[in-house]
Order: sequence, then C-alpha cells, then structure tokens
Amino acid sequence: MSLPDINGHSIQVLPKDAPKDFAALLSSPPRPAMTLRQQPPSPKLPSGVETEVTDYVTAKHFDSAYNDDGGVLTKPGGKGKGKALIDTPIDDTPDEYEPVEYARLPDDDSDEEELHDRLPAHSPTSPVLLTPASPSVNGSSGGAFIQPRQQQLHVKTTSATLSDLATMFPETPVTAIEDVLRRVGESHREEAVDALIKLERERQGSSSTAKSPFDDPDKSNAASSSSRANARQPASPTSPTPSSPSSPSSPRVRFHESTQPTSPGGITAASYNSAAKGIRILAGKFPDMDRAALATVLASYDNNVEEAEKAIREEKMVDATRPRISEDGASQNAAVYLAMNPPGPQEDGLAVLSSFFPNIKVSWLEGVLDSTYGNVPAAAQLVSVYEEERLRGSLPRHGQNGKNVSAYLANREKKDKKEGSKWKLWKKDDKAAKRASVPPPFTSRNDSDKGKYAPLGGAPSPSQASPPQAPPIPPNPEVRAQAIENLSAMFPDASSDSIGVVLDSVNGRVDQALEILLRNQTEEEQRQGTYGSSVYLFDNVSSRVMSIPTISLHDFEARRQVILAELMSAATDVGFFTLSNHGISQQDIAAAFELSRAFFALDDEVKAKTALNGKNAGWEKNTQVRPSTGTADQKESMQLQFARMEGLWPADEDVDGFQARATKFMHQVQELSVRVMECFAEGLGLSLDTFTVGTVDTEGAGDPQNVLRLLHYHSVEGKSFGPNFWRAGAHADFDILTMLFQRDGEGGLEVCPGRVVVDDYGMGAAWLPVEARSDRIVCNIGDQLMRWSDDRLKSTYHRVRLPVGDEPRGDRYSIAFFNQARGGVIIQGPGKKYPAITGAQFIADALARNRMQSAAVAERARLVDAEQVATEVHFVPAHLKAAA
Ligand SMILES: O=C(O)CCC(=O)C(=O)O
Ligand SMILES: [Fe+2]
Repeated sequence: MSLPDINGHSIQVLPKDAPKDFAALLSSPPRPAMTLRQQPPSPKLPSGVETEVTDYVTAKHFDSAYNDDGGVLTKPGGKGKGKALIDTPIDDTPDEYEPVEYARLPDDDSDEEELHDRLPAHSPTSPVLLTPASPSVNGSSGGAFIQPRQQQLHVKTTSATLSDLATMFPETPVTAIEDVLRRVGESHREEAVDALIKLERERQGSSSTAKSPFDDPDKSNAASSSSRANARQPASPTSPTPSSPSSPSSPRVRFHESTQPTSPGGITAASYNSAAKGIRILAGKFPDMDRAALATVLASYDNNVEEAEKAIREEKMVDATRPRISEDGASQNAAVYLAMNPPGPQEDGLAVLSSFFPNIKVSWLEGVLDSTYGNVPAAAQLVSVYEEERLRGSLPRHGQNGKNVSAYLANREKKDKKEGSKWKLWKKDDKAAKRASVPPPFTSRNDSDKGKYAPLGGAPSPSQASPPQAPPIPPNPEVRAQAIENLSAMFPDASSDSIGVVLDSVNGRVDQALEILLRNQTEEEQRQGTYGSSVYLFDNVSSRVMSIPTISLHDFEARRQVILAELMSAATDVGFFTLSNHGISQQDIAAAFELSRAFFALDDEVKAKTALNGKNAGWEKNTQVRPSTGTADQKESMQLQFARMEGLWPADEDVDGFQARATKFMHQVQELSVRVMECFAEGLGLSLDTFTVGTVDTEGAGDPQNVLRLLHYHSVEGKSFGPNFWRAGAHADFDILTMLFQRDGEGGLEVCPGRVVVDDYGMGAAWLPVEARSDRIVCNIGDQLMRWSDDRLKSTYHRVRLPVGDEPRGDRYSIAFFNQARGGVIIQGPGKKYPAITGAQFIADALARNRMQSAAVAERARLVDAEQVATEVHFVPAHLKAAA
C-alpha cells in the first residue's frame, strides 16, 4: 500500500535534515539559500561541545515588533506584558512536503480496527474567531515596525517530565532542569529530583555570593560530572558570549539562559512551562479551536488556564460561520503548534501526533512519524499537507483512527515479535541506525552537467560529506518522468537529462527543481544580457506558465471594457501587472523621486523630527521586520497620509515645499487608483464606487488609511549580507491596490504567485523578477481586495532582493501608494465567502497573523545553528537600541 501522489509529484522519504528544512519552510519560502545551501561548519565552536541556543535576542526582537500595535499579546484593557508562547497558522505550502511513502504499512489494518479505546472525542469543527485588540499601526505591506522596546518572548519546548520537574522546582531555570535530565537520562526521575535538590541548594547557598552555578556556565560545568562536557555554552573566546552583548562585533545571541540571572527576570520553570502546558490543557478542552487562538487567549490571561477557559466559554469565542480549509480544526495548526511545542523526550510522539489528527489512522501516522525519524513537528507538517490536499478533494479520506494509541502500539509490538520485527516501530535507539540509512546529501556537481545545472549553495561541507551513506531511495520512475516532461515544457533550453539531474538533486521535489532551473535561466539571461526581457511566472500548483502583463491605459474611456477585462484577468491570474500610458507624466514621477531623494539625504536627526508615529505615518529606518524573514528590511521609508499628519510633514527649511509637492503627487496617484479600482468593482459585480468609497478620503473625515510610502534602499556598495537579508522581505500587501513607481535599472523586485486563499501564508517556490522601468507603474492586489473579492483577485507575495553578481549596488528608490480600506468600512465579497469585517479589524487580524508567523521565525532561529543565526538575523539597530 502506498500513498497517492500529490499533484503528480514523486513521493519521497524526507531527508534527514528535515527538521531544519521544516522549520525554515514554516516561515519563509524555500529559497535555495535556505534550503539547499550546505551549512558551513562552525569552526568557532570547539569540537565536542554541544551548543544549544535556548533563548534569543531574536525572540525578544520579534516580541518588540509585536508590541507596537496593541496586538494579541496585550492583556485586554490593561498593559499586560507579552510573554506568551505564540502559535501560528499553518503555512500552506502544499508542494513543500509531500507525504512520505510509508514503507512499512501493514497490509491490513484489522488489528487497528479491533481496538476501540477512543481518543478524546473530536467533534466537527467550530472554528474560532480571533479578535485581537484594536490596531493602532500597520505597515500596509505585511510587516511590523519595531518599536525601541524590548520584552522577553520565550518560545520554548516542554515535556511531561520537564514540566513535572519544573513545577517542583519553580525557581530553577528550565535549562538547568533540562541539563540535569540530559545528564541522568530520561527515565531516571528520582535521580533528576535529587540532582535538582542539590543544585537548588547550591544555588541558594551561593546566592549570597556573586554567582550561582546557573549564572556561570563554566562553574556550573565544573561542578557537575564529566558528562557535562556537553555544556551548551561554547568555551571558545572567539565565539559569541553574552558577556559582551554590546560589542558591535559580537553577535548578540544569548546562548544559554543559565548565563542570565535566574531571578528576577530570569526564566523560571513556572513561566517556561505555563504557556505551553496551558495551551495543551486548553487544546484538550477545546479540541476544535485553533491553537493560535488558544495561545492568544491564554496569553491575554497571563497564562491562567482557568480564566482563559472561562473566557472562551463565556465569551463564546467560537464562531461557526468562519470557513476554513481544514474541517478538523486540530490539523490546521498542528504542525506549527508542534513546532513551537515539540513533545518532550518523555512523551510518546505517536500519541501526541494522534491527538492532533484524530481522524487519521494511527498506523498511517506512525509511518509518517517513522519517516521523519520520530520528529513529531515535521511529521505533523507532512500530515497537515496531506490533510489539506484531502480536504481540497484531491485525495481520498483516511479512516478515522479513534483508537487508543498505547493499545495500538502494544498490539503492534506483539505483532512485531511474531513476525520477526517486520513492523519494527521507530524507537529512539533506532535513530542512529536510521540516520545511517539516509540518502547522502545530493549534489549534482559531480554529474556530467557539472557547472551548468548545479544546485545552488556550493560544495558540501566536510562535515556533511563524511557520514556513512546508503544508496539513495530510487524515485518512482513514472512520476519522475512526468515531472521531467513538465519541467522540460517550461525550460525548452534545458535538456531533459540536465533537468533530471536537478530533479534528483532535490530528491524529486518539483518545486525546488523549478526554483533551481529558474535561477539558472535567470543567470544565463544575465550572462547574455537578455535578463528581464522575458518574464515567466510559474504557478507552482499547476505548473502553468504565467507572465506579468503590461496593460496600456491609452484611450481609457474608449477602451474601458477592454482594459477592465485585462485588469480582471491579470488580477485573477497573477495579482501583479504593470500599467503603461497611465497618464502620470515622466516629469511628475521624476519630481516625486527628487523629493524623496532630497528628504532621505537629510541627516537622520533631521528625519527623526518626523519619526514614525504608531499610525503608519512618518519616517523609519531599518525597523520593518518581515515575519517571513525575521530580519529588518535594509531600507528607510517615509509614510505620508492625507490626514493625521500633524507634525509629520518635513519642514520647508529642510526640504523646500515638501508637503505641497508630496500632496500633489499623492492626489495624482489617488486619481489613477480610482480608475483602476472602479474597474475591479465593476468586474466583480460590485457597485462602481465600492473601493473608492472604501478607501478614498482625502479630507480625512472617515479614518482614511491610504499611504504614500517613499522608499530608500541603502547602497550596499562594499557590503555583504547573510542569506536572510533583504531590501524588502517577502510579504503580501494588506491593502486593496498598490501602485509602485520604480526607476530604470533599479531592479530587485520579485513576485511569487500561487496563493490560494487570503488568510493563508502560502508561498510558492518560484520567484520572478519584475523589470524596473520608470515609465510603468507596477500594480498589485492586496489582501483586502483578495478578501473583498472572495479570493478571486490574488494578493501575491513579493520581495525586493539585494543586488547579486554584477548588478548595481548603489541606492535604490521606489515609491509605493497603498489604497487601503478606511477603518470603518465593511469588507465583504459578493459571494460572502468570508464574514463581513471592518477595515480596521482586517488590519488587526493581519497584524496578529504576522506576529504568529514571526514567532515561527523565532522558532526557526532557535533550531538553526547559532553561527547561522548570528549572521542571518539582524538585530535592533543601534539608534533604536539607544532609545530603548
Ligand atoms: O520597493 C519595491 O519595489 C517594493 C516595495 C513594497 O513591496 C512595499 O513597500 O510594500
Ligand atoms: Fe509590498
């Protein structure tokens, strides 16, 4: 028995680095830099020393980003601290993880069918309507601005034993408990308790002295047994240490919380555990509620489970009207939830997984878990993807499991014995053996196509070249052939052999192969000087070839119906298009850019006179963190509105006539926007002025939100960046319609189609460049219009990448105008696919989702190599730090 294919793609066993990939995929589109690049070894870490990053400046950093907008972490009506564990909606990337082949499914499930102890009942969905506190700021385009404020966010794991011990030793840092557990072994609870008592005594005894063993990792290590050689604090003087957090050259990663004061302010077990544990308790009581919502509610009640439960019941936070993809609420967020709260070493992974997927056979779950080497979050991701596909109707339904896992396992074990371990279960001990049988990390560099179709990311590092390697698992030849045929149609210049090489190099994952081929093609075009002359977009779901159309607005009135049809087609298909002959003169555009240049040329202190005000107006620099990347955009921007600009217009003595010049341009773009928005209204069968009334309010009477954003991306001359840095990280705009002005040759904007519904975070794998031309206006649909059109018009992810290769590395300027729904306007599509929502609430929800996604990024940071974090994550800039 094998699983049906998804989208005709090959079915593969997940590679052994799946957890890392999984975490990356949770939060960002699978770029080769993230997913394919071989990790460099960490030369600075002394060998034999296990380093673990348990708490991060990054996490704090994200938290500070959350809190600028009165979002979900704030206690209702109060100024409660954001310290919750955040959950996040599932990243809907159906192509990223295909279900694994369950190599060892039993031929029949009769044993399972005989088992009848039922897991907790799981009723049909009653999804939650999340209503975070009202927003006060937004970035219009899917990012949160950091405020110069730092709070602690703890994204943590927990386990039965750990939480148990943590409850017993509430003053002991959790990492110390983890350490002890690791030392004494997972199953020796008594010993652990003894050790902890001893440690606690020591700690208390030494509290009168300068430091406790927890405070000083070296001392702590010395005080414990030799097995503590695996201390998680790197000893190398060259490695980053918390003792020099302010040194500009040292990455400000905090390696181990035991190096932090334990109390007050230190992470005690109580705070460590309460969130994660609380969510689990609530999840048990409200199995149909999404975990993100539970986390939110719990956080708003300071992790008081009873109060949160009461609130959920009394406030009837369950709204059955909201549609969702997943029919069982549990599966939708299981993967992300579990990534944030992986089961502890003492917990039965299969039981945990089953509780999240009560509608799926345990045997099948077990197979998936097996394929991820017992990594529950990664397994959950695979299962979720499978579930999503099934619910979309493309896959058959799996039988309900409804079975008791332990009974199932006991039964299975018996059967194993009988059948000579034919169905041997995954056990922790098997891990090493399994690892050894993982296929080698592929590289096509040794293949005949060497150099031409090599996966990105360079040669494998020595550390990855050495592990014992078994032969790769052969892909299903039919599926492989079909995939090659599809890809060949898209890349007629590439031979099918070379496509095969690429496909194999990514274990048959078509989306990744697509990205590599695309990148190769782009590079080839760059070499030949034809880059940008052809723009292809590949819908990553259907593999259709798409392009970003250019729509000419000449003779607008006479040609209105033709233009309307073209606009609707472009917006339905790609969500991006460019406008030519749009009526705004080149002189006016050049003047707007000149105004922008003059403003950004001012000293920061001058610009800071009109700093961002919390209402999306004013100047910011290097503060917009995109949840998809976790790094701040490498840019500065000035947001201008029609109202609420008191004290925010740059003074005439700084930039002559700034307000008058900017306002003139804003009115021009607004007017053009109205024409386009009217077409969309008509095309959708709504009254002509729907979006005009919905957005335009140049007098500022009814909570207008439209924003002109002047953008200045810094010159990167002579600078180099880690792979996770962007001029603008991937995001979808929140608004109705964005109009973007670029300057000739200042490229970098890339678009990624493939989003299915407005409230997912799905990002495809193919990113295509948008040519930078000053005579064309780049337009894109934003989330509000996607929802207002019942998902007919697509709000597409886009990003601005840093220059590569020979591309110009100087400053880049662009100007974006966001037509955004007024605060009080009601957004609802003609087909009422989604409940009515106000413009303000829409932004509040979008910001809440951003925060959740950021939390997933934080978790990714927790999982990746510390060195990588240090190079990838951009911390709070100095000028903000000083203000903090
Ligand atoms: O500068 C660009 O090309 C894109 C800017 C953008 O997407 C945004 O600000 O939302
Ligand atoms: Fe944008």
